[in-house]
Amino acid sequence: MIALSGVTARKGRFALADVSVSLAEGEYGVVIGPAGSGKTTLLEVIAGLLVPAAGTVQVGGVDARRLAPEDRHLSLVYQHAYLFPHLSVRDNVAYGTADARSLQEVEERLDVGAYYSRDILGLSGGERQIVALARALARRPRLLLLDEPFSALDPRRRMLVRREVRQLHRDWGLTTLQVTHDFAEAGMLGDRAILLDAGRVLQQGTPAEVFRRPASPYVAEFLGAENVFGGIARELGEVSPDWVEGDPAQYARGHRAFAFETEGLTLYAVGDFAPGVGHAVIRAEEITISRDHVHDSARNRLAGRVTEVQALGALTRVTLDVRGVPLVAALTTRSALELRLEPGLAVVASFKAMAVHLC
Ligand SMILES: Nc1ncnc2c1ncn2[C@@H]1O[C@H](COP(=O)(O)OP(=O)(O)OP(=O)(O)O)[C@@H](O)[C@H]1O
Repeated sequence: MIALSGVTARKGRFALADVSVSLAEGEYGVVIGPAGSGKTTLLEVIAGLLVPAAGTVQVGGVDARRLAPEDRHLSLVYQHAYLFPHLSVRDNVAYGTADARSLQEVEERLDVGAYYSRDILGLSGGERQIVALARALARRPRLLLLDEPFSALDPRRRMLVRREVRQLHRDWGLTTLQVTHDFAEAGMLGDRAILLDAGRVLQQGTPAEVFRRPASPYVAEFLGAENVFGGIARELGEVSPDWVEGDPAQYARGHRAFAFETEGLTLYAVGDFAPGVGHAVIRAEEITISRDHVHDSARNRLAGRVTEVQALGALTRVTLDVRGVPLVAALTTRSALELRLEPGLAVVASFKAMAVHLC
């Protein structure tokens, strides 16, 4: 549905450089990246609002330059939710509507009728976002481009509206590309994730691939991986049966075992990695903590001492000192309380070789 190849676009200076991305019909794509990385620009190029300096943009198999605006069948919602100030809330939502049934369905799903008695200028930022979303959806576009559309909503509304938009996307067979700063949201919504940085695509794939198999230590850290270590990976060979942790079916053909040496520690990893100098990434939630050497199938077991315990609602973040190397684990607060974790306590951290990603 969307195919960009080698797209370079300028906004004063370069905002996109040699960007190639694609999104199939019916897919929900999410665009993530730091502030100023070119996310909005990417949507504007696809919408035809910004003509690229180089490269090609195809929408629905047709060169976007040949598509008249009325033939694009797309809706773009900006984060600032621009509304028509001279129209009522209802007339804003109904503007350009495909048909009465689509309008009614959107009104019901987003509960936007609740604002119809209000003055358009008196809406809050979150309410404006809902009205702008409703207007975009009621046109029943083939392509829906959303720039942080839920950013001003409170957490409960955000969850409800997100669910309804995802459902309409599926029921109506839309193709959607959404910018978000919320990684959990990206994982929940996206069939495909595109990570931009300084106008370039650093990685694209399913959200699970991008989050669990970051292409570089930079991507890992941007996506919030707590444990990123530099070192050297040595290949140990085929994964032998005594290495299998849990379900053998999770081992793909060609997976090999590695020993990764970092700051005097050896971490074991399994995957299709390249040996040599690189980085090991372990997400905090992959690490479990016990008071003793319990018997489990995890390949990596490291003795250390607790240095910090931070309760963050349902999860607790625990920092350990493992022979001078800091290691961060995320436990449920319930298990952290059961373990009576406190600074100075000697514990064992364990994690599977499958949880160690080398890049
Ligand atoms: N009108 C403009 N004139 C000059 N430079 C601009 C203009 N608009 C954006 N830029 C620059 O282009 C780059 C890409 O901007 P863009 O808005 O696409 O980033 P973004 O990833 O959407 O950022 P954010 O997450 O903050 O919304 C930024 O470096 C920005 O400073």
